[in-house]
Amino acid sequence: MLRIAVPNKGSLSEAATQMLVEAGYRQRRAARDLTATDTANDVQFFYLRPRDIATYVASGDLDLGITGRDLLVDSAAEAEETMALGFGGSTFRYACRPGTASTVTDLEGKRIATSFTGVVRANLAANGVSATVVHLDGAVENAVGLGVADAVADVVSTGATLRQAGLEIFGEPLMESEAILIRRRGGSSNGAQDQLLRRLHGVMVARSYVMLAYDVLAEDLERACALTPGIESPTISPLHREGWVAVQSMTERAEVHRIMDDLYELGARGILVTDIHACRI
Ligand SMILES: Nc1ncnc2c1ncn2[C@@H]1O[C@H](COP(=O)(O)OP(=O)(O)OP(=O)(O)O)[C@@H](O)[C@H]1O
Ligand SMILES: O=P(O)(O)OC[C@H]1O[C@H](OP(=O)(O)OP(=O)(O)O)[C@H](O)[C@@H]1O
Ligand SMILES: [Mg+2]
Repeated sequence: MLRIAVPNKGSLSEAATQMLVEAGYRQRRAARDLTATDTANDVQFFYLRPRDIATYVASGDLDLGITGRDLLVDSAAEAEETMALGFGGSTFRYACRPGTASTVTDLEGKRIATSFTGVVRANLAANGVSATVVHLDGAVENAVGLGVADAVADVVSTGATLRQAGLEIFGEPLMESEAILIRRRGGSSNGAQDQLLRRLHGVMVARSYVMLAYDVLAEDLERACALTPGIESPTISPLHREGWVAVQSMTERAEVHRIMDDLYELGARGILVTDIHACRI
């Protein structure tokens, strides 16, 4: 049975579970359940703190896990990213009181509070900066106001928490993160793992593409297909109406309205967009 680690709480938890449901897996019924067994797919899910997931996967006790890229890097565990999952995006930034620092080199000799000591130490070392890293479990934005640190390094999503604490971002981002699928470093993949990867990939494609269908004059078909090349190739079917054809093509969701306008301009009619619920590409 394939054994998968899933975040039990925090920012990644709900979206990770939702993605697995969309990929056809049974998930836990209650937020307190520690495991869920999907016998139909021969997979068992273990709900763990996202920060611990890389450790379980690196030890080989679990085959795959969903966690944040920043948490994987911070853990320095013997696990590797196999696939970015397209949710839980964040950036990791330094922040301080306005005007007290503008680049990482201004941190020389200062105290930096963070929950991600691995990420911060590596960044300071890469920049040749010697500073004291103060480890805190969370709510690190309070550390400057309370006098425990001169600056913080933390996950930033909207930036609202930093603003509330009277802090300002400075310097380059330490890293960009999102939810990722991880496996043991150097571990070989097998059929069951590949199937789960294909399913998750199918969810991501289904989320970012729509199915576009329209009718167009046969003489305009080449120009229409140039606008809607699809992933493999558009499907063309004859229409009962002489001189017209119907086209079906997968199209990027973010582009679809612009493409519909262009198709209409070109003379296409009956332009329809439908959601894709699942796919294997
Ligand atoms: N707005 C956000 N705040 C915090 N973490 C976020 C946010 N958006 C995405 N993440 C990602 O979630 C992961 C942090 O997971 P964690 O379980 O610590 O979430 P959390 O929301 O901080 O929960 P907790 O309340 O337990 O601290 C990191 O990979 C981080 O990049
Ligand atoms: O940029 P924002 O949208 O404000 O989000 C970022 C904040 O959210 C997280 O805190 P969380 O709520 O997880 O609390 P924690 O610090 O105790 O983990 C993170 O550590 C930042 O503080
Ligand atoms: Mg947190």
